[in-house]
Amino acid sequence: MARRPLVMGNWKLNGSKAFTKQLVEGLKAELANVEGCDVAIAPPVMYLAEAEAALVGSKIALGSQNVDVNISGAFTGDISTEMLKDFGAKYIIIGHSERRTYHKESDEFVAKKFAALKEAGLIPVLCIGETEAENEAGKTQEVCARQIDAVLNTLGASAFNGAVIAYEPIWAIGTGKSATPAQAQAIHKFIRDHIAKQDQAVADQVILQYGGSVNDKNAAELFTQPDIDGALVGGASLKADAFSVIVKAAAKAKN
Ligand SMILES: O=C[C@H](O)COP(=O)(O)O
Repeated sequence: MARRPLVMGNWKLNGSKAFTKQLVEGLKAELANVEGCDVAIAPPVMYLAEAEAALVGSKIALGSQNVDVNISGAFTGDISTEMLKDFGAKYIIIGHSERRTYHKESDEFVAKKFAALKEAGLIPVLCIGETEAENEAGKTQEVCARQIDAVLNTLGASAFNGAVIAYEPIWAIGTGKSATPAQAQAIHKFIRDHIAKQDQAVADQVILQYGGSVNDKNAAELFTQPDIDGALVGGASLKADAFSVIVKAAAKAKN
């Protein structure tokens, strides 16, 4: 079935008020006439207001890099689904390897975030992926299956209706060493087949993004692969021209 590609920029811990305005203006100009690809940006939550204002009149969606499982209360430093909705955020990244590593987020905790997002009507962008050591030990499929199973076993396959999974091999993040299109396709197919074991229709529609050193040079070839439905882009999403090349490559390859 035809899936609409999604290219999302994860700005991580980068930016300022002025940078946000400037980058959004640049993206609006570059992407004004691009059809056939959904586009989202996830600035730091500090700058959601600037991004929301700058995005007025654009089809680029707003997102966030994280969310908490609680709606309100004594949870110092956390951000809720309702707060994100207040700023018009739609696509919410959860389970990024940087949060799993630096904030010790477990598969079970990430699954709770997934549930909170579904409950709130927001779109989870569930990041999964293996370390270099796990990759070398031949454990890539096992790790990806375990991270997906935390959601499948608690919420059921239907939770992936309208959801996004970003496969991000940790060894490829920020290293300039992207997975090859063939390597990424093989894991994407494994992920889709894994969900299909529970529900073929859900597996057919779930958006599977690749992330890890995607740039304006390697994006087009990655998007030729049938199970790569877009990209979660870090470093290259901080430049309007590079990010726009990636979006245009997805629109071209998938339409
Ligand atoms: O969320 C994005 C990924 O971590 C990829 O980052 P990168 O494109 O800088 O390698």
